[in-house]
Amino acid sequence: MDNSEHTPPVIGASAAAVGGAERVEVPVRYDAILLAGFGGPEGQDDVIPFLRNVTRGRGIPEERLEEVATHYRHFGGVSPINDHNRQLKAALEEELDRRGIDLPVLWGNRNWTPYLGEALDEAKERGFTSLIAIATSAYSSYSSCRQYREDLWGALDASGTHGEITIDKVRQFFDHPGFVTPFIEGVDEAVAALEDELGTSDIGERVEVLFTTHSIPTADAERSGPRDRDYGHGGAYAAQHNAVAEVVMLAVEQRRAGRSAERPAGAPSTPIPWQLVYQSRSGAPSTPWLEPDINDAIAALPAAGRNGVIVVPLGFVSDHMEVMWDLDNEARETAADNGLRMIRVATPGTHRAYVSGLVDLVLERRDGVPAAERPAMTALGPWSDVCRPACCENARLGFRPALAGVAP
Ligand SMILES: CC1=C(CCC(=O)O)c2cc3nc(cc4[nH]c(cc5[nH]c(cc1n2)c(C)c5CCC(=O)O)c(CCC(=O)O)c4C)C(CCC(=O)O)=C3C
Ligand SMILES: [Fe+2]
Repeated sequence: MDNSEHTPPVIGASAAAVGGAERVEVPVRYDAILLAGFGGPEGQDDVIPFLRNVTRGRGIPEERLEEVATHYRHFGGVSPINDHNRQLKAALEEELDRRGIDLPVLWGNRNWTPYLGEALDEAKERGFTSLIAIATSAYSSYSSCRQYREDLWGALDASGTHGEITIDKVRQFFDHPGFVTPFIEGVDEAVAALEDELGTSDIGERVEVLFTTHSIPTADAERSGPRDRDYGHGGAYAAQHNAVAEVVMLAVEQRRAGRSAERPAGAPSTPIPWQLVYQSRSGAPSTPWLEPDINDAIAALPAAGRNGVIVVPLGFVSDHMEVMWDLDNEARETAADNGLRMIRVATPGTHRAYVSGLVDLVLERRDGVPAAERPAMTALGPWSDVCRPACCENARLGFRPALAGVAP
């Protein structure tokens, strides 16, 4: 269905307030928060139907599906992701309660039950008409932003609640302090541990930090973010990750300098080198995806004189299957094969700063906080509240209607 000619200027609860701008700086009344997750199988019988849901129309080869199915089968057919979202929902409810904010949290997934549509059924039953969505994904790209917006639109369509229920979505939060702080703490702890283990404060020569995120087709990466801005190779997706990684390393170097100032030997001389790498590539081998692959990057480290690696899952909000399998299993094996000590940093999960930051993101929309007062740790942010036409469009599928966007 092509809604481009029929949609109001902004599709969502704040439609009337915006009139074509990318930011919503007026208060909006919300009845509830909608936590929009990815979803995952909860038993062996769920695995194949789940994988079909995820890859429908995506051109993922059958062999790749069979391979990924074995990852889930290894863990009894259960992804940890639904439990993560149950825990995140509970943590959000606790934080809202602590702050005296009366906003119920509904939860629905893109790819497995409870589906987004079930959350909308609940909204309908409880008489909620104005929702603010939090998608469990921090960056801009088709898979990490627009697909959530499209599926929310689709869920409204399917439940016949278009016009009855409106949904806004909090901005992409890659550079929100709530999301970034857990990574700073995690990398700092890993650096301190390696300082102890490797017996030197000058580990800049011996250790490398690999920030890792989900690879995506380069054609999708080029289309990530607003289409009229040039973010260079990898589009807004890569630019956002690089900007956050830089901020994390700056904070970590500061803490490192603070630690070594307490030692008689003085400050360390070499900053710890880092790079952005990619993982979990699928798709046909002939389709280009973002590189380098984390395993290739790890294998190249010994030749650069490294004997330790810190792996930072910067692209992920919880320790789900991509983290458990592709990092804790595969990347760890690659590191061991190459004689490298590896530390894998934690994802935000239900870190206090993260949970509290998500509530702040909801409140900045509810209260219409001016953009200038919104926290952002990189020059790219604070990201927009509503996306412009064709933002993060899928390279193969082209236009599909989505929520929380400005109509053409
Ligand atoms: C950018 C990105 C994120 C981060 C943003 C976000 O978090 O949303 C992410 C998250 C996740 N991806 C997940 C699982 C899968 N992703 C797949 C496939 C794909 N992911 C892609 C990208 C991303 N994926 C892409 C471009 C594909 C190719 C197919 C397509 O174009 O859509 C496949 C199919 C098999 C395969 O090809 O690997 C599976 C099973 C799970 C759940 C894990 C669990 O169960 O614990 C999570 C959180
Ligand atoms: Fe994925």
